Amino acid sequence: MGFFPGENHGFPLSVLDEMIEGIRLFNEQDLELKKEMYGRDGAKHVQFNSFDLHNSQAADWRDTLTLTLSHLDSNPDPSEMPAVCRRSTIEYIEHMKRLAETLFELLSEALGLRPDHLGSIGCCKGCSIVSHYYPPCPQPELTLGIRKHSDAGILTLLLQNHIGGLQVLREDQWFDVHPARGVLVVNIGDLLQMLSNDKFRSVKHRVTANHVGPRISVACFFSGDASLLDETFGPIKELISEANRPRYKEFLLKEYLAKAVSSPLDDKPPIDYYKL
Ligand SMILES: O=C(O)CCC(=O)C(=O)O
Ligand SMILES: [Fe+2]
Repeated sequence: MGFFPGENHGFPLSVLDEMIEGIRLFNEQDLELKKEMYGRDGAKHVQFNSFDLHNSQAADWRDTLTLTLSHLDSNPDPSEMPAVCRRSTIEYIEHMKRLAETLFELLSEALGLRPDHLGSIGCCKGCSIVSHYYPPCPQPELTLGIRKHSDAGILTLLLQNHIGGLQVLREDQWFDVHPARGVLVVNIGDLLQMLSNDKFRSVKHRVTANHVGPRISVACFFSGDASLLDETFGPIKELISEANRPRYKEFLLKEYLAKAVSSPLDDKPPIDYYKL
């Protein structure tokens, strides 16, 4: 997990502020308008729900609006997005695309690979914009905003408003990730952990419920696109040697993602099925 100061990379702070404001407006509008976006079978590109409410043991304290883009190069169809956050989301996605391309180059180099390596295997392709709205909670000690989990995809770029609550687990201790304006949190996901053969590690995190709110966050998940579903993934060959044996079995991306989508956050993470 790392931090990225937006301004140094030509990110107008207004893009981040407007993204958060759009999500606030969407969630605080009339219930009837929100209902139009309701869905939980993944069939729509835009879907509003309470995440894994129907397949988890306990409910988390939040609502979630998910926008799925099958390919980074194809712009979302604006007409499918809620009117109140349409313009801000389209602009936000443009910046996330560019940032992700740069980050994948840097991450490739950090692995000792050519800068275009992660891009060439499709890491920049496809993303989902998952926007959470955590209302104020009268009894935060009884629940969580989002339960302990690691992100299943390749990389997550996370924007949060000024209400804290995000925590990361390190050596069995929870640490607060304090929000700051213009800062994005970058999370390594389980898929990148497997691709890097454990050179990069995903991180367990959670969000506490708060008396104050709303807390708003926007997670941009990169996990490949539809063109990669039948591809075989596993530790990158160039990283494997006699001294550095593969730590994961190979798998089809579609099998992995199917497991990730169907398992509740508090269940066995799909990465565990592939450990050698
Ligand atoms: O709301 C947050 O800060 C974290 C959200 C998150 O962990 C997720 O969507 O996977
Ligand atoms: Fe997460």
